[in-house]
Amino acid sequence: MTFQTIDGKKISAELRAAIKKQTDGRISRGLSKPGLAVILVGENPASEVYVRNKCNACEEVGFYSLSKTFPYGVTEEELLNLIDDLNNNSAINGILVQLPLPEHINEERIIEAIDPLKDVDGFHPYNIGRLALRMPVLRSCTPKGIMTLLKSTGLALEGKEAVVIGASNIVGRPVSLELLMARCTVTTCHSRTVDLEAHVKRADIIIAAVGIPSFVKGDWVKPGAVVIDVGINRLESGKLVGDVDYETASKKASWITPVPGGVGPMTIASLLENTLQAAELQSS
Ligand SMILES: Nc1nc(=O)c2c([nH]1)NC[C@@H]1CN(c3ccc(C(=O)N[C@@H](CCC(=O)O)C(=O)O)cc3)C=[N+]21
Ligand SMILES: [Mg+2]
Repeated sequence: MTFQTIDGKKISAELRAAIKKQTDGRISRGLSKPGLAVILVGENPASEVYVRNKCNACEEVGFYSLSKTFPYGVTEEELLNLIDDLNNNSAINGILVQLPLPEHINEERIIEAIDPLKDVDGFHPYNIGRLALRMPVLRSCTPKGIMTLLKSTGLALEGKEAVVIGASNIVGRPVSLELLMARCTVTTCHSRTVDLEAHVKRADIIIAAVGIPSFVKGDWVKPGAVVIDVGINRLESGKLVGDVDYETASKKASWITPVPGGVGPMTIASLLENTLQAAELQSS
């Protein structure tokens, strides 16, 4: 079986070029640059890299961005005060609080404090609720990027068996809602799922979001299935690998995303799309 790679790097570059054009158009109509604020807590080298990548991506498409870093010991009140300022700052259209936050911070309370129309991560209960009701406003970035990748294959999604491995608030649940909205038959698997392998084996579309290197084996992949690998696992060797055993799974799949260069770059492209959308929502 020959497979095709879903090239997230290329598709995200095309998206970013389109976003830059739309941004230039906004500016020539006398509207402001879309603005993104990124909030980072603590010193985590990986998070610092992500935040820098997000701000660089903003610059590339002509957005305004600012990042604010707090020490690990920041209080909830300090974070809530900044969010309140940003909610009321008309130069800022999108607010992203890098997750995870330290143990002593209540993540839900922080996310709920963000103005839902500035919630460019799409994590606020308002935006998740809208998605559940098939009336999305700002859609979670990784799930939205996955849907863009699936659309790029040209395959019809209606009626397909989609199996999502992982039920997190940031990927598993919202991607399940996206697939349901696209009229797939969706199964969401998690740590208590009985006979996970049997579920995965009947999937036309597999979404792996578990955070365990090479968790999904090639012999779980139905011939011709589409495989989307959300995992970003750094091995001790420094090598970045997904949640899917690429070597064996690519022998069975019709389409498969690589790691790196698959879902990761799409998450950032979706963030830019959402920031532009938020700017449009706020200026209408
Ligand atoms: N509020 C919040 N929103 C997020 O969207 C969010 C977050 N918190 N916390 C951390 C995770 C992680 N994340 C990634 C984004 C892009 C790549 C990415 O571009 N990855 C490249 C490789 C990067 C590398 O080499 O390390 C790729 O897969 O090709 C990875 C990871 C967003 N996150
Ligand atoms: Mg906590």
